[in-house]
Amino acid sequence: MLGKKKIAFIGAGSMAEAMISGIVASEKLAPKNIFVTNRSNHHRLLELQNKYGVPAVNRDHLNLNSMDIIVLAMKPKDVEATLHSIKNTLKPHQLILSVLAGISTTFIEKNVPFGQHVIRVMPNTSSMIGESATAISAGRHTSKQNISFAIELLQCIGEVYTIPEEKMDIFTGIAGSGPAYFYYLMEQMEKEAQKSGLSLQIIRKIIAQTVVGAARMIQEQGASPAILRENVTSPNGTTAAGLAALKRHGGGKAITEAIKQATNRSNEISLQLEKSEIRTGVIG
Ligand SMILES: NC(=O)C1=CN([C@@H]2O[C@H](COP(=O)(O)OP(=O)(O)OC[C@H]3O[C@@H](n4cnc5c(N)ncnc54)[C@H](OP(=O)(O)O)[C@@H]3O)[C@@H](O)[C@H]2O)C=CC1
Ligand SMILES: O=C(O)[C@@H]1CCC=N1
Repeated sequence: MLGKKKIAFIGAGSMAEAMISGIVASEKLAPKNIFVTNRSNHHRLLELQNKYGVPAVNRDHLNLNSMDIIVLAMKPKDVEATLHSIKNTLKPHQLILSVLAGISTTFIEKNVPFGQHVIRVMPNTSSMIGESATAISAGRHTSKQNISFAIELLQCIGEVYTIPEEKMDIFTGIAGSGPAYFYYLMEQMEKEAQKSGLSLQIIRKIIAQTVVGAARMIQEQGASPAILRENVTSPNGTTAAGLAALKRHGGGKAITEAIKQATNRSNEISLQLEKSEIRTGVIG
């Protein structure tokens, strides 16, 4: 179904690169049909072109008319200006995929011609290796065919979950931002382990394998994390000592707070944008 479809990424940052990398590696779409542009960083465009073989096009020279899918991959603060600059060139059949945290389909629909097909997407940077946990929520006018098309495309970068849009903030809090929590945890584990004199190279491999193994136990055994944790914890053993320290130092609370704050921030981004729209008269 993807066949000869053409995609343009507007925005060439870490998220665009992760998605491009995953899509190119999947071989479901030829690199020549994946276009990427940004605001001004030409060096970055050349870097992506050299690395993935995708045409990197200066913003003014990108022919949006010939695209089937347009992926919005800029920061939320830049979305309004971007939509303003493309809305007059959009064709009714074109599908807009937005990966922007906190930006609703309603907001996008209000800033493009009536009836435009829009899907809100929340991937994560593991898209780079085809291991993203990605959520999608379709806008009001999006056809079933375009939803299937988006799912097929996003399956190139990992697992895809269709969720109600009001759950996008929590999804962002656990899965969009999620990799960063694990990287932070791994950073702390590395720092402590280095004190032992083991080489960073071997420590990094050990920690990554430990995380992969734990995640795969959940995926493949279907067990709950609580049961799996209990299985590791021998009475009066090393894990019990470690977990007690984690609890004493607020480990659980720290994790729930991180998720709450990330989720709130996603919600706050949309509220801030709507307030600025009210000021500029786009809404209300
Ligand atoms: N990073 C992540 O893990 C995730 C990010 N996201 C979402 O992805 C989006 C991008 O994030 P990220 O890649 O980290 O951000 P970056 O800052 O790395 O990249 C932003 C890109 O947007 C470009 N840009 C800004 N304004 C315009 C414009 N008017 N026209 C064309 N290009 C423009 C920038 O170009 P230039 O450099 O030339 O200014 C840059 O290439 C965000 O909205 C974020 O919420 C979603 C899930 C995960
Ligand atoms: O930090 C951010 O806002 C983006 C969205 C999810 C992950 N990164």
